[in-house]
Amino acid sequence: MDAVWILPVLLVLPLLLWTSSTFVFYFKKCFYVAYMMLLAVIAIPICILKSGGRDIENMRVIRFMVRHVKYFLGLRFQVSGWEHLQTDGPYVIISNHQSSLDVLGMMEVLPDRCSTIAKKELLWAGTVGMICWLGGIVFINRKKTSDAKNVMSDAAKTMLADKIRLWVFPEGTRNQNGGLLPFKKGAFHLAIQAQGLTADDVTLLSEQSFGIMRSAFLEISGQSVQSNGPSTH
Ligand SMILES: CCCCCCCCCCCCCC(=O)SCCNC(=O)CCNC(=O)[C@H](O)C(C)(C)COP(=O)(O)OP(=O)(O)OC[C@H]1O[C@@H](n2cnc3c(N)ncnc32)[C@H](O)[C@@H]1OP(=O)(O)O
Ligand SMILES: CCCCCCCC/C=C\CCCCCCCC(=O)OC[C@@H](O)COP(=O)(O)O
Repeated sequence: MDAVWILPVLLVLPLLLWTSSTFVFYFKKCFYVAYMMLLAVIAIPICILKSGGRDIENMRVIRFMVRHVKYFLGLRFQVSGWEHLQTDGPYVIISNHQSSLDVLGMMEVLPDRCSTIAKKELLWAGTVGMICWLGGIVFINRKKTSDAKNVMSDAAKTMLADKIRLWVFPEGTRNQNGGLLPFKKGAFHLAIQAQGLTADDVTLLSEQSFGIMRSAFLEISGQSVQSNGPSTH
């Protein structure tokens, strides 16, 4: 008798999924968060058993665990230029940042021995926070620039010493307003330290990278007019 309320739910849920794209959007959003949390629950003991704790090699486990999530959300990726990441040694990857779904794109192409820079608040995101820590993600306090710069300088040293690659979102935050936000400088300071350039090269490197990413962004956006939000209300 107690289970009688389940019947309307079972009937209404498919109806809403069928008729309302807004509902589909929020349903997928909740599913995404819950499923990533669950995947992290599975990944945590695997990483601990495999590496004994925080280790960049755990990113392989995370990458493997996350790669199928796109199918549940109806997403597909078209990858080009992947071969350029297949070089030895450390390097910095930069990408634009529109939503938390960018993690799926990241895991699609993430090279070995590559981790990322993330805001420290992510550490407290339950099991996802824990798996981020185990994967060697570098956490920065965006409200304290001097702390963030120190953490990134240490990360640059580790990059060189341990031949690690880092993925940075140089906009520093998610941006769904079209185009790119001005780049923060941290990624380029990392790159110059890893490549033996000087601080004088930061501005030029940043401007050139911005130009290249902006034109690629506009080209790709021209091909796809889909937004990240619900398509109709
Ligand atoms: C199984 C389940 C799996 C789940 C998987 C989950 C995966 C999760 C993935 C999670 C993904 C989560 C993704 C996320 O969480 S994205 C959010 C966090 N990420 C970032 O913020 C990264 C980008 N931010 C930066 O790089 C910023 O530059 C920082 C934060 C460092 C400072 O920002 P700030 O706001 O202060 O601005 P500014 O850049 O203008 O800098 C100001 C000045 O400082 C100088 N300066 C800067 N840096 C350095 C340096 N290193 N050495 C020496 N100097 C440095 C700089 O030249 C400038 O000086 P000047 O040139 O004007 O004279
Ligand atoms: C018990 C605690 C519950 C906390 C719930 C946390 C929910 C997060 C869990 C799963 C989400 C899926 C994993 C994706 C992680 C992507 C993180 C992300 O995209 O962070 C945003 C950050 O780049 C920029 O932040 P802001 O745009 O500046 O803000």
